[in-house]
Amino acid sequence: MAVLFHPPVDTLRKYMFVLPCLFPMSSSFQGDGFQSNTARLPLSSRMVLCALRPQLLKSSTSVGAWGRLLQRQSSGSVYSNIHGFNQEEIREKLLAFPGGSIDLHKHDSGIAVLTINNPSRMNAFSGSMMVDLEEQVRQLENWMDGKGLIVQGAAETFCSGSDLNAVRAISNPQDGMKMCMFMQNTLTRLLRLPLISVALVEGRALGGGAELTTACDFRLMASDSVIQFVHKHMGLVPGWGGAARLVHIVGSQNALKLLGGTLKVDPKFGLQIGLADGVLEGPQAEEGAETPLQQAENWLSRYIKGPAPVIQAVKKVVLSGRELPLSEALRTEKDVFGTVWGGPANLQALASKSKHK
Ligand SMILES: CCCC(=O)SCCNC(=O)CCNC(=O)[C@H](O)C(C)(C)COP(=O)(O)OP(=O)(O)OC[C@H]1O[C@@H](n2cnc3c(N)ncnc32)[C@H](O)[C@@H]1OP(=O)(O)O
Repeated sequence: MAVLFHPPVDTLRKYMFVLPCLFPMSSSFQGDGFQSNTARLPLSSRMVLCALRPQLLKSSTSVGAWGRLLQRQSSGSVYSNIHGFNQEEIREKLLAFPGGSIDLHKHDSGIAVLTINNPSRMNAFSGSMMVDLEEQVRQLENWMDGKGLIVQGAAETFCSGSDLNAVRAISNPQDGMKMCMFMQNTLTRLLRLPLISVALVEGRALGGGAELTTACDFRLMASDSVIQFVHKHMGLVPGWGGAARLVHIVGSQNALKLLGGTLKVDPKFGLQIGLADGVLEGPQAEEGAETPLQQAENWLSRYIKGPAPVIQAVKKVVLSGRELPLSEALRTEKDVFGTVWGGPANLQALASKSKHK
């Protein structure tokens, strides 16, 4: 029988002090907790830690209390203080460029809707919106009942990238690197959420907005929408992790074409190269026609039927397969399997002798 491991708060506190000894290069805690403790681990291991978030506390000790503890504490971020990243410092800087908001609504259905909301600037990311996004991702990391996420833009357009006014003000190399690390951390955590995520692209997704779409598991495009990596026109390349993710999604040949040619990706082209996973029905004047958001919810709902722990486990095993070398992915899959094996949904399914017709 599995022994349940629930470390008391005091034990966690004690380990907070022990962990830096295990990973001596890491020193202080920052941001959302303990990321610096895990920063010395190989990227792949940190990713595992992220994938195996809270429910793993409730599973067999055979995987090891230390591992479990680290898993609990990871944020899935890429950068910490050992990379010269100081989250508080860049947060302060970004907050000097206010405007817009990132709104989060969690629904009882287990689907949350995250809205990029700055319509007067085509939903460009102000500095404070970057900070907002990090906070909303943190909320989602702690949403135990969540299963799916839709990321959309307000007022029928997705996002026109970073706010050019803010960009101009922080155009020096140091600030640019800090903003880049901040957004890479946040978007990596967004992609690593144990939720199945969809970018609902209406209107335009440009620059950083195009990068944001790649931080979701899927992309649904409205019939007149366009995704365009316009960075080259700005004398830039993606810096929010969008190039690395794009290569995973469409392959390096297509990624080179999209970035090198700043190609406009419409729904047809998007489907052809695998950037789009579906196209929404066009604007319908008919009464009762589904809105794009309803269409996206319906599209997503077929993949998130079932209890949250099982759907979250699905995302975790796919995430580990996507990000880890095979042996590590297999070990992670075993651990995630352990969280659902003999669980309520599994027992109920066994009792009902279901047939899969
Ligand atoms: C690592 C991150 C890299 C990046 O994201 S760099 C930024 C890349 N994005 C861009 O360069 C987009 C620049 N904007 C545009 O090309 C056009 O505004 C866009 C989005 C095609 C829309 O064109 P139109 O429909 O003609 O509308 P418009 O130009 O009149 O825009 C309406 C208002 O929105 C503003 N806006 C749009 N994108 C913005 C941005 N990224 N930063 C700051 N402001 C932005 C635009 O200036 C205009 O404002 P206003 O009405 O003139 O006060």
